[in-house]
Amino acid sequence: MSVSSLPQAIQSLSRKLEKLDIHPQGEPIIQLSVTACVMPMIAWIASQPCYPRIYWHGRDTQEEVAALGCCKDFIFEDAVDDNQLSQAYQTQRSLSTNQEIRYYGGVAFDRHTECWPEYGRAHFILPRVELRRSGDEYKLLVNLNVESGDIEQERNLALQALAALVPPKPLAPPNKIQLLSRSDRPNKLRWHELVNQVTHDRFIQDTPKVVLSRLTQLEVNEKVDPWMLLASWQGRNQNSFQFGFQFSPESAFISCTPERLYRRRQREVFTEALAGTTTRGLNEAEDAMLAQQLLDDTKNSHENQLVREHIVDALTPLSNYVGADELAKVFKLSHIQHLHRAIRAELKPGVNDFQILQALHPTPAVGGLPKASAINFIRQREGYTRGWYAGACGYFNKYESEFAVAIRSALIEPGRINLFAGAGIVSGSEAEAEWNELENKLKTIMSILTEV
Ligand SMILES: C=C(O[C@@H]1C=C(C(=O)O)C=C[C@H]1O)C(=O)O
Ligand SMILES: [Mg+2]
Repeated sequence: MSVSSLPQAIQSLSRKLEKLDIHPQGEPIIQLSVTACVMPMIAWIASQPCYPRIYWHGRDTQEEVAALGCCKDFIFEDAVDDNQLSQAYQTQRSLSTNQEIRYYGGVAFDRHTECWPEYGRAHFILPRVELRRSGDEYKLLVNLNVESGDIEQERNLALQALAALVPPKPLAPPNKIQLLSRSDRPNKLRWHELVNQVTHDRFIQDTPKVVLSRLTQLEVNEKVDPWMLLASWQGRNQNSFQFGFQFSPESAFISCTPERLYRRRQREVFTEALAGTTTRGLNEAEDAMLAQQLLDDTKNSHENQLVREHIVDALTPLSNYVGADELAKVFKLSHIQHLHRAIRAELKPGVNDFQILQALHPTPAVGGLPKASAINFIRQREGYTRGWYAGACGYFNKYESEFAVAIRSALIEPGRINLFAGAGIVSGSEAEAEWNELENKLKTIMSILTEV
C-alpha cells in the first residue's frame, strides 16, 4: 500500500466517509481508517485547534497515538460506585465488534474523594480522530457514533473534524522557566510528622506500608507548553510510558512514568512490582555499586516484596495462572533506579478489564497495605487532592488494553506547574531520606524546567 501525505490521507478518509453506507440496524460505533505518513506525533497534537487532545506512548511497545476530539465519552465527576463503572464499561464493549475501537482515559487515584473537575474520578473517551503509529506504519482513523440514529449529522461532524486538521508546527525546546516561588504540601516539617506516624510501632503493625506523597507547586509568570515539556521528558526516559491528557486550553496532565499497571492481550496479563529507589551513579562503577546496594537493602526489598505479594494475591481469584519473579532486577531511569519484579497472569475466561482495574488499582506501589487503611490515612492526612496523580491512565478495547500508573506526572495550569512525588513508607523508613527520595523523583522534570 502506498504511503500518502497527511493531506492526502485526510482527503481519502473523507471520501470513504462520504461513501460510507451506514445501516440503522448495524453496529452503532463505526471506525474508518487509511494509511498515513511519518508524523511527529506530539508536535502534531500540540498544533491542532480542538480538544480533548490525548497522547499515548506505551512502554516496550512500538506504539504511539495522538487522539483528538470526542466521538463519545463517559465521565464520572461525582461519586462513582464500582457497579456503575462496571456497567458503563460493559455497555461500551457491547457497541462494536471492531477490534481497533479504543477508549482512552483515566481513573483517579482515589475515586471515592473529590477530584480535579475536568478530569473526573473516571473519564474515558472514544476520540473523533486518531493518528496511530505501530512501528513504521502510520494510520489515520475516524470514529462515528450513530447510537442516536442521526447518521447524517454524525457523518458531518466527522467530516468537519477531518477538515479542521492542520499541519504540525515544530516544537521549540522549552524555555527555562523563571521560578517565582515554590511550595510543598505537605511541607518538610509536616512530612517528618507523617512519616513518624506511619513508622510508629503500633501503626505499622497493622499497616505495613503507606505511600505518602507531596504536591510541589511552582509559580511561573510565563506560559508553559505542556506538549513541549512532554516531548523533552520523553527524550530523557525512553523506557517509560509517556502520555498527556488535555481537555481544555487551561489545563493539561502529562506523565513520563516507568510503571505499568497492566497490559492485557486477550487473556494474558503482564504487570509488575516497581518499588524501591536509589539514585544513579556518576560513573559506571558507582552506578553498579548503587544498584547492588539497592538489591541488597532490606527496606527497599520490603517495599517491593509487599507490592509483589499483593498483586499476586489480587490476581489469583481472577486467574488460572499467576507467576512472579522471585528475584528483583534493577530498572534504570535517567536520575534514579528502582527494584522491579515482573508478574504474568492468565485470566479465567470472561474476566474483564474493569475487574482487573478494580483488583489492582491502586497497588501498594502508590497506595499501601492493607489498601483500605493506607488510603484512609492518605485521605485524612496528606493534605491535598491527588486527582489523577498515581491514578490509572491508558486505554482499553475488547482484545487488548494497557494502563500505566500516573506517577512522575505534572498538572500544567496557567502560571502554575503542579508536580507530584511519593515514596513508600515502611518499617525502617527515615523521614529525611524519604524526603530526599521525593526530590530525586523530581530531578528529571526539574532539570528540563530549570537547567540551562
Ligand atoms: C509514588 C511514586 O513512586 C512509587 C514509589 C517508589 C518508592 O518509594 O521507592 C518507587 C516507585 C513507585 O512505586 C512516585 O514516583 O510518585
Ligand atoms: Mg522508596
